[in-house]
Amino acid sequence: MKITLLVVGRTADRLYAEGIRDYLERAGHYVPCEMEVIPELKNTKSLSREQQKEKEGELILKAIQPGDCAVLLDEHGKEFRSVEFAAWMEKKMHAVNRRLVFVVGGPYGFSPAVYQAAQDKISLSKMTFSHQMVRLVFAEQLYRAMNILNNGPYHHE
Ligand SMILES: C[S@@+](CC[C@H](N)C(=O)[O-])C[C@H]1O[C@@H](n2cnc3c(N)ncnc32)[C@H](O)[C@@H]1O
Repeated sequence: MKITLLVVGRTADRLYAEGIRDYLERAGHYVPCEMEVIPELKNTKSLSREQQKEKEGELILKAIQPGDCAVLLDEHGKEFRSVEFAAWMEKKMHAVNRRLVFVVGGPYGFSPAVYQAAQDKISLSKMTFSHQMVRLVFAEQLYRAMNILNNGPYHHE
């Protein structure tokens, strides 16, 4: 199984980008990890928020392949403590053969079609993060989960 973090638009902040790369590389010692970037839409000023979500949604759905398990990162999703997320990951790693795809929405979130296509929704907090920052928070939690499952020293209860 492979883990994909699917995001809309490149990571604009160099410090975030470095952090994301670092945590995905560290998590990659335990399970193959990659970040897939859907190119940012052009001329978004001429689109309503709903239209932008629709268009981004079409690109997200195109990037999800048959056999993938798509999990949305969404502030209204299931909440976990880090050890619970690690246990959830362990189950997924046994159940999913192809890619476990964690999807971050665009600046205005997901279209209804993306919600319909997803298997699950996970929240990282009740608070809302920017679509840029959530990538870094998730990458750290993914590494933490992998470290917990492998009895590493990173996490302390
Ligand atoms: C700025 S938020 C979108 C906010 C809001 N849903 C909206 O309708 O405008 C952009 C994306 O970041 C991710 N995100 C933000 N906060 C999150 C959280 N607490 N947990 C998980 N994902 C989050 C989600 O993928 C969301 O679609």
